[in-house]
Amino acid sequence: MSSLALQPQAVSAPGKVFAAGGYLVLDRKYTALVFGLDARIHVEIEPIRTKSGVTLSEIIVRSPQFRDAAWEYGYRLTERHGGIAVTQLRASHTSSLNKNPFIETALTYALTYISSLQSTPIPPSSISILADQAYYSNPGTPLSPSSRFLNFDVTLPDAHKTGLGSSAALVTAFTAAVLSYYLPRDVFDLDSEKGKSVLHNLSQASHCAAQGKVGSGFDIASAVHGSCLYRRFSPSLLSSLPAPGAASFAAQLRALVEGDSWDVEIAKAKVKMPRGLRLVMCDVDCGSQTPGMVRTVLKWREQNPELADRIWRELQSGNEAFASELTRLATENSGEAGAEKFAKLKGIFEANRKLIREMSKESGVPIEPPQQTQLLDACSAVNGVVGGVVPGAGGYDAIVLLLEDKEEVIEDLRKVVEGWKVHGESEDGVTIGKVGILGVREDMIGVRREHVDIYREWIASA
Ligand SMILES: Nc1ncnc2c1ncn2[C@@H]1O[C@H](COP(=O)(O)OP(=O)(O)OP(=O)(O)O)[C@@H](O)[C@H]1O
Ligand SMILES: C[C@@](O)(CCOP(=O)(O)O)CC(=O)O
Repeated sequence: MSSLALQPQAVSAPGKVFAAGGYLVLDRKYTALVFGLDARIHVEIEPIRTKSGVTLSEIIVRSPQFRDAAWEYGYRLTERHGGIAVTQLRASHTSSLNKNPFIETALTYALTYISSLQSTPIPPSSISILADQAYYSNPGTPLSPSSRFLNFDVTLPDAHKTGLGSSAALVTAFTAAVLSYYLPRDVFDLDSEKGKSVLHNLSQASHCAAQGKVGSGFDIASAVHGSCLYRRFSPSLLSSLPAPGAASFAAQLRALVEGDSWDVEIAKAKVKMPRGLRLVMCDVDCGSQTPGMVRTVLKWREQNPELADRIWRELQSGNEAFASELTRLATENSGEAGAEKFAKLKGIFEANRKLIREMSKESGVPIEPPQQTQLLDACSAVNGVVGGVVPGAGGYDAIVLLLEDKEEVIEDLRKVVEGWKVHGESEDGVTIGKVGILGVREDMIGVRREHVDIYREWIASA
């Protein structure tokens, strides 16, 4: 591989909102409905710039919108087909290591996969990460009036995430950029179905490894494919993979990534947004979050199989009804207009929320806690709002709404959410604070190539 032949590449991947099927999707019997969002994470990769006479054999990764966000890695081929070992380098003897497990793991997996395909040495490179504002609620400032990306001027641990799946969008865009840069197009083509499948499998493997757990993987699926109906892969698929550096990691990773053992189902055609509707997400400031919600719900389900199975079954059919009503509205010309047109959808939202509240009450987990019920009811009563739910695992920190895509509807909604106060004392003592509308909406497109020029000001100033 000659570094002369390597051309800068850039890729972006979307964030997500998990609109239906939280908890259910952990079991392959059930599915989830996930929307990709127009908030994207971009990754640009180019040959490393060296001061004349100095040859660096490192891969440098920077996230220039944040303070102290640069990671330098050395890398080498290991023995016994253990793949590429990546070692973070210290900027100086005295500086402490500022780890980013998502970047380090994605780099290890991507370079290992590349090394399993070609035996030539991997040249150094420089990688930049740029994220849209909506991923963080910190206010940012533009570098120039035309800047798309903002300077957040905080460290990453101090950034306040809005829960749009930043790590999944990052791992997906990062993996895609690294593969596109080092592999010729006839070996890895992001625009082909085969390329997307390799990217999905490799990103799932490294994201799970970086998180230290195997979730359902809906966030990587939507980062690659955009909005979709999702059935998870069997978690056992990942359990026989050796650790990076262990004998035969490279060969087994390649076999896993390219193999046909993936039983994931991703149906893009089953999720549509009817013309005239859009999603709106609200971020809820909240003093307390409940850790271990997933573990508690699953334990309760195990101990109460009959009741849980009934709720799971009913919610699954409610979620299927939601997807098919969206598709019907998007594809049929029903002749109905206004509120009447969306009456069925409104009913589906109400029925599904009732089941989610039952799941909450029975398991003792605040999936749709009373504070969120009040907020969702108030938002759903706004003229033009079809309905809403707590996304993903639920809790106090966000809601997602489906509404008519009209400025006056958003304005009326803004009046309700701004200055929102929960009425009465809450039993659980959790007070929700400010509610804000996030600047995002659904987007059907998954991972895509980008023009490298859009990052110039950020890369030059890094
Ligand atoms: N712009 C960025 N640059 C570099 N690393 C980032 C960036 N954004 C996120 N990360 C990495 O991803 C981690 C956050 O991932 P995490 O899975 O905790 O949250 P999330 O994916 O945004 O949220 P959720 O899963 O709740 O939707 C950060 O700690 C950091 O390691
Ligand atoms: C509860 C669960 O089904 C959804 C979690 O979604 P989120 O992280 O809250 O967006 C877990 C999973 O699917 O991995």
